[in-house]
Amino acid sequence: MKPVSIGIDLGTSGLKALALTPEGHAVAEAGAAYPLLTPRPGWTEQNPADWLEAARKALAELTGKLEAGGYTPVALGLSGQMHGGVFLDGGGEVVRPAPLWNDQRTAEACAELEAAVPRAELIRRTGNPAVTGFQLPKLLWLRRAEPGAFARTRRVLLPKDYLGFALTGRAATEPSDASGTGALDLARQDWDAELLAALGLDVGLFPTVIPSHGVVGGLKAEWARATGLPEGLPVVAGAGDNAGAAIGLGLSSARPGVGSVSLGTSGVIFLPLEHPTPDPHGRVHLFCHADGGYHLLGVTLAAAGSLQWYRDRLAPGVPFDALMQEAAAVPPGSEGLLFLPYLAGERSPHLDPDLRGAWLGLSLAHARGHLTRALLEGVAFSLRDVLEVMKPLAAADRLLAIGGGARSELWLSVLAAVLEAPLARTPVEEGPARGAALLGLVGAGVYGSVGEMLEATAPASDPLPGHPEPAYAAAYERFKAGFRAVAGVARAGSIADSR
Ligand SMILES: Nc1ncnc2c1ncn2[C@@H]1O[C@H](COP(=O)(O)OP(=O)(O)O)[C@@H](O)[C@H]1O
Ligand SMILES: O=C(CO)[C@@H](O)[C@H](O)COP(=O)(O)O
Repeated sequence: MKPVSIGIDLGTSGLKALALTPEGHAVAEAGAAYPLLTPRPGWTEQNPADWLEAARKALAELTGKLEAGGYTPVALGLSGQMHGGVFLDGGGEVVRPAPLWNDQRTAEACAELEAAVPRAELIRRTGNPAVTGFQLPKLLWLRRAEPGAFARTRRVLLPKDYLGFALTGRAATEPSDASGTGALDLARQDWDAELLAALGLDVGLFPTVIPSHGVVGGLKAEWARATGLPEGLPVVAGAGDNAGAAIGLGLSSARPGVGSVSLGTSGVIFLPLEHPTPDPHGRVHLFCHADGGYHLLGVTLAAAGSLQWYRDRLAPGVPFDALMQEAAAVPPGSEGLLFLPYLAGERSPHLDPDLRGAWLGLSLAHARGHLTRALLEGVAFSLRDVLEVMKPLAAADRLLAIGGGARSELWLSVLAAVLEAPLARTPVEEGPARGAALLGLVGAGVYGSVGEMLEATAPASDPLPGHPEPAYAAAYERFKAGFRAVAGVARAGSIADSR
């Protein structure tokens, strides 16, 4: 028998299923997409039934490939988009579409939350202030805005945990995703019943918290029939997508200092921590890692997303590599041109949905290469803002560079010089599904602990040469001044009103 573990990433645009050998080599993958619903400005939702249908399709396709290759699944691990709210009635039926991590409807609910529990206390208990995307404010919103739906709600689950419930009939979560609800006592890694009581919420609404490598239950017969997977296959709790990706990269809270920086649609810095150390101002997130420890997470919302927008709207059809070549011909600092990447407002460190993007300092001397280079630099400066807040809280001795933007040598060299941190490249590209499958291997007993599994499967990484660039020091100061100017206009209402 050739054993494999299946990992699922229930993402925002689609679901991916991946099979890994015990050594961590990917042997097959399959996926299926689903729509994003935007019923009102600022609202983002999905129908949980669409996730189940995508899981059925992807798992059936994957099983076919595994059978053809002579592989036998020994576990299925879960991972996915964090923070969403799936509201279930007493019969386990979905009460309404699930608001997602990037939904902004909960500003009033966040104010209600911080009125009941002061921000500093909230950060001390849960690691974070009230954040609009988190699950707890969604529940408060439901109680106020849709009291009928709230009255029918007996349980609230995170997206990947809802899939686990559907697959096994058992409701459970694990610390890495549960800490993104805003309701978890971080030190105890269990629900904060006192906090919930202060909000008038019953802790029984939330599922049991088990370790990330813990088994939720066995695959139900109906799913075995629909996918070809064995009935009773252990379904392992897994991790939120960021912790899942970090497990896939071998990032361990027992080895703080090695983190990651991602140039994906959003830009993310992940730093593992042994002990929970929150930013006292809540500007970056503190969550549980999937190995029993903790991690900091800073998110700049439009990183490679800014480049994608720019290419699609202003340079349609031009390959990314061609844009990078033009940008490489422009000197560092883009001859005075500055880009602020707040196209979608900003999460870390500003927590301001009303911020907007800008090129500042345009002159007749600037051409497309300047616009592109300034964009790459602006995203790097925004990640530097995030790292500055994280540095006093966690070591950042080496950052593994991942995400689509890391395909560009130019962007990597800009990032290394701006962050003034050693970057390294890794061949691993599978993301959260890899971490989910690896946690599955621990749940199935192939490895004795998450630590042992990380030792055995951590990918190799190559240090990238870092070239200090003096021009960026002055440009970073101008970037910060540019932020203050744009924030001033946003506060005056003229930007926010244009939504
Ligand atoms: N050759 C390239 N050079 C620079 N950026 C690139 C290149 N190829 C892709 N990208 C960027 O990577 C983005 C996709 O990154 P990815 O990590 O796949 O995103 P996601 O967050 O959707 O997983 C694209 O939108 C684009 O901005
Ligand atoms: O909000 C966060 C983390 O805090 C995001 O990382 C979501 O979890 C993103 O999901 P995908 O876009 O990767 O599906």
